[in-house]
Amino acid sequence: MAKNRNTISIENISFKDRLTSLKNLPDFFKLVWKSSPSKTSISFILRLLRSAMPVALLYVGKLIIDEVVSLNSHIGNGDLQKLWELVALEFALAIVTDGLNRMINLTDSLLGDLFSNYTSMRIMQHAATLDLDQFEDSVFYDKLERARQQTVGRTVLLSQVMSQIQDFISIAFLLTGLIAFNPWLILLLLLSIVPSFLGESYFNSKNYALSRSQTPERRELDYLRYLGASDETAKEVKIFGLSDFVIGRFKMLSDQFYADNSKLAIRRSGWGTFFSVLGTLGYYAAYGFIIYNTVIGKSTVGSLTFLAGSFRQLSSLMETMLSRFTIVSQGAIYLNDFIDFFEIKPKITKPENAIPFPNPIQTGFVFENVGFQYHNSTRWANRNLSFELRPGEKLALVGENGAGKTTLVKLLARLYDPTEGRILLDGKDLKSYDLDDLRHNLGIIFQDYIRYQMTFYQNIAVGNIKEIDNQQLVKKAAEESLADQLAAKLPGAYQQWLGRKFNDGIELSGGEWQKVALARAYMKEAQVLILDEPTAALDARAEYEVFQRFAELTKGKSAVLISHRFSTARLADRILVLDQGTLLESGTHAELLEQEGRYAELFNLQAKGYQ
Ligand SMILES: Nc1ncnc2c1ncn2[C@@H]1O[C@H](COP(=O)(O)OP(=O)(O)OP(=O)(O)O)[C@@H](O)[C@H]1O
Repeated sequence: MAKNRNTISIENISFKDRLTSLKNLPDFFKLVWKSSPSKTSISFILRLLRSAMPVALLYVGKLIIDEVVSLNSHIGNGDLQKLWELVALEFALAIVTDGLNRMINLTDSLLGDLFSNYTSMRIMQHAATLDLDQFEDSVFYDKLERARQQTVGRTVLLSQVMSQIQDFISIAFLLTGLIAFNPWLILLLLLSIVPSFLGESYFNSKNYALSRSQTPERRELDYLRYLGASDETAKEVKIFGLSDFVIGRFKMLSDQFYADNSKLAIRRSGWGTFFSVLGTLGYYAAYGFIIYNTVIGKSTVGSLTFLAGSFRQLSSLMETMLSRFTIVSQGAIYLNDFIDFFEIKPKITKPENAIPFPNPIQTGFVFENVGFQYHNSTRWANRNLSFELRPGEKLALVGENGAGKTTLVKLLARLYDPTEGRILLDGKDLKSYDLDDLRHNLGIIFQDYIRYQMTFYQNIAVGNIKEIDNQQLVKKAAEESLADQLAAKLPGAYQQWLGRKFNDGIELSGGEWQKVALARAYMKEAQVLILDEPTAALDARAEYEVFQRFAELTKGKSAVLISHRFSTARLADRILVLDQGTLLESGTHAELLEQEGRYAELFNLQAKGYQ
């Protein structure tokens, strides 16, 4: 797993940490730019123009007032024509400012949507390259969850950073004016905003620490929400009367959340009020100073309005900028999670100079003393496994729950690599073959296959997505798995939406779903077919028919069948009996019965149930 950028202590995020986190912004801007180069440029230009507006408006205002005063005075050297021109200019500036504001909002919101879509796609693309065991790691999941949150939350960061740049330029303009008139005012300005900045900064870091430490609980809350109110869980929740249990746990967690968050929010609000009073004090001190200077004739009335206006705007802009800095830097710290996620690299990858998958397979697969341990477990799911799967051979895996049958299949598909030992294909390590090619040549249907909330047609076509438009192939696959008969009964036939989530979909029975899933395995010209509990939900007749066809369809192909039904397992050329991850017995049905070992025991147990 990638080195974690989050070396920052969660409890305490210092000012330095905040500054350091700003180094994430270039990466962030690269993503923004890639989301839409044209809109990013437009947004930047608009903000540049907008940043000159405050000082321009204030300065024209000053000229207007000075002109009015001079027209009213006894000396009377004012120019009425010039005055109206100035008013017209101020009016034009006000209109342009308003227009720029609207255009900026529009560009930001469009750019935000594009950014959110782009980053969501990037997350899915990257997640697709990662290993299965990375998905099974809760630390990884938290990271993925936080990265997902970034896709929406970061659009806010985008406009915040842009506004920051805009305000920075505005401040530069206003400061130039202020310094030209009276540099001392700068000192008062700083005094009025620093306390409020420090307060903001402190509470933002507390907020971040709190929200970060709550990630696992937040995931649990989401899960409980799903458990408590979803079509998939409603059945069991009702039967077991779980709703009070689920709601109770939800309430306990959410109350804890609320208590922690509200405590912080109240403290923050109290201190915020205090600092804002300090800021107002600073402003009135400066205001008094400017008024005094005007009264004693050191500056004009126009300058009074310009300076007071500049001071007020500067102090409010700086305050906004500084408090926004804490939001921006906090956003930049959150970006760590986002960038971390993209730095996670898969371990199971296509090797350089990968060998193409053999067609046809020559000598088959060989497991050489293979052992596998899930990364989050100390138990061996498979150990000391040595056997062959020859070309064209049908192998059945039997064994009690947890014996390691599914794990063995996952190793064959390189969803995991063995912890010890190796798997060979035609005498070469499986790791040296092209990964996509390997998976394309295996037709696997897992026990926990997905019930895609899509059309009947798409549910089958996903078995070989490159052939999604090949209607004949989909039809053929459906016929082979007996799903075709089901399509004939559906109102929308192949275009019938399945599942209840969308478009008035129809829910299928467990066995019907299984036939649809089975058709996926027939979508590819796979050289090895692997079915993990393929008929568990089928009725006796359907099971018989499915296997009649399976035998015909896999003639000459290798196949691995995992089944708890011995009627299925006995059809195989060879049966491997697994026990606690190891190979206990191996042979044909007849041989194993003769051995009177575990297979014979389990077979007789099942047979007795039918007598
Ligand atoms: N993702 C996982 N992470 C950790 N341990 C796992 C994981 N999947 C399976 N195991 C463990 O590995 C062992 C073998 O599991 P496996 O699914 O291969 O058994 P199986 O023989 O297919 O069982 P069943 O007949 O119930 O489907 C079990 O002890 C199981 O608890």
